[in-house]
Amino acid sequence: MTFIEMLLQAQQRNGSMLCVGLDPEPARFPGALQGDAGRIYDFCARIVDATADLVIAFKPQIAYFAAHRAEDQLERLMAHMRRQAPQVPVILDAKRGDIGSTAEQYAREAFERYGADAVTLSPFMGFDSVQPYLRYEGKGAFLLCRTSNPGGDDLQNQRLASVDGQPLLYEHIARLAQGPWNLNGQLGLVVGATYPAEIERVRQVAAKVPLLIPGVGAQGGDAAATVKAGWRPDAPIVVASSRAILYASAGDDFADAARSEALRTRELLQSARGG
Ligand SMILES: O=c1ccn([C@@H]2O[C@H](COP(=O)(O)O)[C@@H](O)[C@H]2O)c(=O)[nH]1
Repeated sequence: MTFIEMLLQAQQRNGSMLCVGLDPEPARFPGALQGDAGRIYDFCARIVDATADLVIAFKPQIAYFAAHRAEDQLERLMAHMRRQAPQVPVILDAKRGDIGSTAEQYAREAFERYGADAVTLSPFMGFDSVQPYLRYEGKGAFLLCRTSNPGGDDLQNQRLASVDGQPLLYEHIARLAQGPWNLNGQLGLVVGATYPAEIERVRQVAAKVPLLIPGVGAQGGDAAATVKAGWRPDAPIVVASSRAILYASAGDDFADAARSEALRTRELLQSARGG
């Protein structure tokens, strides 16, 4: 099954566009886990178990593991998700981008070492930096397009005088992902929930590709506006929230609190699409 088929199936099965982001920060862990980088796997596995029936995808962010020399725990977590929630696709948030030969190694890391179903990529270095990921049949890749952070303006909102119609850079990336770069049909785009007008613009240019939309929750993005701008029946949106769910409680009830917050967010998103 391809990544997009997995997304559509999980969306249907769990009635959800919500993606739980796995950004473990030991300093914010509750109770007995507090400050213990050796318990990253335990913390994340509890969150996965508490929310697996509520989500369209999980999104571990690799930096939160690598910073604590916890890649082995990420490997265990990937295996845990595969075992406990095989129907839920996993997007490895790595934002890689490098020359082709190095990109081949990053693709191998994401898809072979970690067994991810999709990965996030920076398109800044051009098509040959993306191509090695497309050789993995059925695997997905989300290109950074209009990111959720304020600094995204610095480059992404610049006009490209050399391209037909002089699009903004992010509009051009959306066109490439919808068209000429989408060799395996599994490309998607990252667009921040903090910029719903740009999500709408991206949808005008790239109606068919899946969108990964971080920025609801801790970054204050508008969940309802996001869904209105991005949701299409045939092109899934994956709305990611990390800290608001992971740290919904600082107590031993953290997994229950994460589930309640995930339920609340899922309902908010579902009701914005009208069903
Ligand atoms: O434009 C982007 C691209 C990626 N991210 C990542 O998503 C999560 C957001 O975490 P929250 O706690 O829900 O704010 C984090 O892993 C970022 O690296 C993003 O925020 N914006």
